[in-house]
Amino acid sequence: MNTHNASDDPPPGIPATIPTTIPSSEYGPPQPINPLSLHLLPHPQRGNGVFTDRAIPAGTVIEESPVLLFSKEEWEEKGLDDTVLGSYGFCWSGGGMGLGLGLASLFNHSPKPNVNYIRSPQSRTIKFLASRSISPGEELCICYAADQSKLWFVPADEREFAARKEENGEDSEDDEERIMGLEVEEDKEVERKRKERESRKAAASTSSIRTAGSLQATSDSDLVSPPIQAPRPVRAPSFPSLTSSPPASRPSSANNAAHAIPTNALPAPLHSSAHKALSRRGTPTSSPSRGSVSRHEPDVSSRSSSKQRAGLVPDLKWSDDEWKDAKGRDKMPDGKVEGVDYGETIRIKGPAESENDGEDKDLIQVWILEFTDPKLTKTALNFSKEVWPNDVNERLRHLKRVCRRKENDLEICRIALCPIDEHSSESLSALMVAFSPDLGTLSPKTWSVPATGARTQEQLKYKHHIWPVSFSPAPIVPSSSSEAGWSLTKKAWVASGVKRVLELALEAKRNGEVPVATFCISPPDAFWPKSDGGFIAPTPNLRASSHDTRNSESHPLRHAVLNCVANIAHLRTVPPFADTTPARNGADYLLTGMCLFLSHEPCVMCSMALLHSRVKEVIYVFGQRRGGGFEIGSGDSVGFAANQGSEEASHELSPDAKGFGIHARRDLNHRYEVWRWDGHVDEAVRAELEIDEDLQL
Ligand SMILES: C[S@@+](CC[C@H](N)C(=O)[O-])C[C@H]1O[C@@H](n2cnc3c(N)ncnc32)[C@H](O)[C@@H]1O
Repeated sequence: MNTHNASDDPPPGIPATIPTTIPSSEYGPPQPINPLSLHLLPHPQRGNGVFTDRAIPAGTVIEESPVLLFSKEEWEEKGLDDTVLGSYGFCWSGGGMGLGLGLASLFNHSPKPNVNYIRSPQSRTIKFLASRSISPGEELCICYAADQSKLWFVPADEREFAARKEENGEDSEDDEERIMGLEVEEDKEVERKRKERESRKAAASTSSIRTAGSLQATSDSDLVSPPIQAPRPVRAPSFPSLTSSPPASRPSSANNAAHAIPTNALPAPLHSSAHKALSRRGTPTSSPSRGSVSRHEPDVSSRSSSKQRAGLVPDLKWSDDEWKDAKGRDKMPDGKVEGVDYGETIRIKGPAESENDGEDKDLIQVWILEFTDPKLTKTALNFSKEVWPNDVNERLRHLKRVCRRKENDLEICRIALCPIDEHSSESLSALMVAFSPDLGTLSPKTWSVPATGARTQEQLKYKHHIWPVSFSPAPIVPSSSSEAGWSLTKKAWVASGVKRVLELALEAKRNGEVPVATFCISPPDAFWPKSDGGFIAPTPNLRASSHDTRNSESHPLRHAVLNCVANIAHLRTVPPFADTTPARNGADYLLTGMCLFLSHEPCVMCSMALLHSRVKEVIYVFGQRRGGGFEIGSGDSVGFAANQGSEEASHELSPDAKGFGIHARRDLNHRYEVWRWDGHVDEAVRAELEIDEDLQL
């Protein structure tokens, strides 16, 4: 860009507010770089920036800059993100990048911009408009990202904030975010940390910017101020897809056994006599489907080693008949005690499930236009589509754009524009004027609207009253998951599973291990959900147990859950399961349709392992105060009480638990049901199995 002016005349007066460190050397004083008398001048912390020496009225078109387009592939293949160009690209349609020419590349970022921009894929330009009136001497800035944490550099305002804090003598040590922004030239350590933070932010920004990237320029004219700059490439993790069909068959179970799980993680193979016993007594059916379960029970005794319980373990000591009368109805046998012989459990909900509750009353604030003149509807609607193009704003996808109400005999039309943190009132007003003079008579208003769509009829009714929303009744977690629906026999079965897992945990303790145990079982078909279309039946008669072996194996990852998943994976590779269930190469770790009993709430790693394994249901006995995979305390920021038990039961859950609700999160690709045993546990057993709070289970 040539700022040289052959004339030696001084440039038009530059107000004192423009930085005085103007390079005047061989080219003389700086000259305007566009007809509006803008100047490219160095800013102490932002590199060069665009300044004006004149007042600019709101709505003024500052420049329509051309862009050089790069396809996504080209940009990524050439690694342009990692070159200097990486800071100058605008996300473009189809995931491509547009390198801004002219002023486009020179505007610095401000969280409170005075310039907005509109991308136009058709003309391959970006139009920049003053979003408010700009005074002489001001720097012209756009907003790269409404959420500053998504920037790939430390914005100057953060540094200024930190510097101010330091000047005021405030101790900012507890404020790492800010300290990182405080650049002390001589301090190498601070500089190193700052760089680390920038690269972390760059990585963190990728997903959100990606999202934004996919949103770019979906309409001809795409008006948004969110993230524009080039994302750093990050490879998406390759999670197994829930919906993908099982991979191809393996050649032989023996081969599969060798590659499914590293051999050092496997228990010893099943005893051969056990296999014979199974084939004599009736093998489990092949493709497990509803109602096809063989009622024959394999007569296989467990093998246990000092390190790990392996192989097929005995079934629960439980009989359906004992809990049913001749007509198949629930029957309470004599002498049985509630909470001991049959279950008392608390349902542990995950974050995604709160959306299913009629209680979901969260609201967010958006900008709206409100008017009574029906002639304005079309223009206002078109403007809304520009500010908030289809599919662009994830946060408002559930919201209908238009809300019509009759109030005091007046038809009032309200049109949603965008969340309030995406534009200031001034910037929206300026954009409205630029869009159509008809809108000049309106001013944006803030309005509260539902934060999510409706999942139940009650929610729809409630939310519609506030603002029309979309209705998507698909349940997050199968609707069968209500303890109220459990038969007495299921409650008794649960009680015996709990008893088994506590015995295993005590055995682990006797063996010098961390006393955590699991018992995983294919539930009898009587307990399969009656109406859940998505239910995939478990492999009949499959059962394994395990306990923690971190001590004996001197291996930090030998948690009980991981050991149990490995045991199941092993069982699937040996007869009878390998011979009779469909071979699913690499999928032997699956606990599909199974129920897992656990002595203690698992850690996040184990909760994720269970998620990957597609377990159906988990029942555990002792909760963890922090670091657990399930229980979200009622005081947690994720924000809802985690049970649907009785009042008393809810007090039993740790209100200050700091778990993660891994089992039912919208952002993960499988959900399972989780229950905590709330029945009797012998005090001596409880004391024996108590575990150091700092230990991640
Ligand atoms: C598109 S360029 C803007 C022009 C740039 N200042 C120059 O001199 O070429 C983006 C880069 O400017 C710097 N920058 C922009 N806004 C900033 C801000 N608010 N604080 C600190 N640096 C900023 C960052 O280094 C960023 O990578």
